[in-house]
Amino acid sequence: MSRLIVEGGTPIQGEIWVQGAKNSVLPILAATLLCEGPSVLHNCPRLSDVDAAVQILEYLGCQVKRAGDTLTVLPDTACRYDIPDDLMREMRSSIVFLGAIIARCQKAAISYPGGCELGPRPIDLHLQALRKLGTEIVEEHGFLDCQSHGRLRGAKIVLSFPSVGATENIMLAACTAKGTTEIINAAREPEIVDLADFLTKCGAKIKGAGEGTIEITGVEEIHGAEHHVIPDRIAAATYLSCAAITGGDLTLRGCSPDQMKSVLPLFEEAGCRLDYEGENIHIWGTVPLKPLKLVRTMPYPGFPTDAQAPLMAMTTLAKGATIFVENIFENRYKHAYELMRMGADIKIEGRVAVVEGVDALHGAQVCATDLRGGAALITAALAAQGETVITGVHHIDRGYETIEKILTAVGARVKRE
Ligand SMILES: CC(=O)N[C@H]1[C@@H](OP(=O)(O)OP(=O)(O)OC[C@H]2O[C@@H](n3ccc(=O)[nH]c3=O)[C@H](O)[C@@H]2O)O[C@H](CO)[C@@H](O)[C@@H]1O
Ligand SMILES: C=C(OP(=O)(O)O)C(=O)O
Repeated sequence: MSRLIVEGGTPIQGEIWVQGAKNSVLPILAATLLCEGPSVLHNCPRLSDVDAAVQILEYLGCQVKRAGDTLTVLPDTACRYDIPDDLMREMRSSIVFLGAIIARCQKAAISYPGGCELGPRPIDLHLQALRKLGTEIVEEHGFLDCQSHGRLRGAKIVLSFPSVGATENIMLAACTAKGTTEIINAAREPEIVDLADFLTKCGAKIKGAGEGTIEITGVEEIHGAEHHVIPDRIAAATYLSCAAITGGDLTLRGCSPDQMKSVLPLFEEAGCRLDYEGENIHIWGTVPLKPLKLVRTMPYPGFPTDAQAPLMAMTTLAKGATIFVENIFENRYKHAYELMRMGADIKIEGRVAVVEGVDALHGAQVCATDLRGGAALITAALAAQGETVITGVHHIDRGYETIEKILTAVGARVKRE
């Protein structure tokens, strides 16, 4: 089991190329399963979640080749329709293979997905939608036995919550269904738009991605395509938090400021100076930071829950109190208890956390209990006095490409043991 050793107190200085978005590449890899012919995906980050998606594709009979950040997927015509339990448990996104497998094989046999433990993460919206599209699903002892008896049929699906994963699963299932599917109250995240862009290049007919209603007109088959995955807005927000808390001077290259409109103003509110030029963001941190009035996580275009933890770490050293309200997941403050070991002053009451800035954090032994919580510990450790030892690094490796190398290249003192 590896651990990260962080020696705090050095401002982040230099430039970072932002990796491709984990939450885009995973559903796009699932989409390649639907394609007749190869797909070539650029800007694929090296992450354990991407490795898990590749393993699922290979298990299902596809050939996958990596060259640098490019993955080429060649689907197999034979139709394996199950995913072993250990691969399903590797990550949450394994569930988006369900829509693609049913569309391709007209049946599927899988178990429940894994992923970060952030409170209950049911898949009821996914299953209700797939049933509406004509799938019979028997749920027994954590396993799902699915049959569609022929091509799926388009339907009108009203989501009670704009679930990202459910929207993706419906899009994947509906592309080759008979007739038209309408998703009402669809998720509007940039990753949904990226998936729609890829599928459209493959010949799918999708209107409205990025809006509350998505319309998909089923086609008989789709072909492969070449696609460049969008930049990871959460990794970008994390590196901005690292620069802000250390009073650094950082340029992020290859990012999409347009997709970060709910996040970037918070760094300005904290007293940082930001400059944008095309796909670059430059941040100058000024310590001590100012507190933020209120950070409320919401579905896109609201503030993303995935950026809550790194921004919370940033506010632990602000001059005053910041209030966080976590509206997406019931239990997404585990990192706060680890930050407290480093001297942070945080009070939690249900969905609300109040962070009272302290003058200094100190190094400690802490454990990453989930992906973004781990990123928060690194953020705090970079500004803490002394050495922080972070365990649970496998969570961080799910979503951040060689984080210790990236941070070392901009002056941080981080090593992996
Ligand atoms: C791989 C991926 O893209 N993960 C992202 C995706 O997760 P994921 O797709 O799992 O998130 P959802 O948008 O589905 O979940 C949001 C909320 O809806 C609830 N819900 C969801 C589905 C369902 O069938 N029933 C139900 O009740 C969840 O428990 C949660 O409270 O969006 C989340 C919200 O932006 C992000 O934090 C995750 O990083
Ligand atoms: C929660 C996350 O991922 P997942 O949905 O895969 O657990 C995340 O990316 O922060």
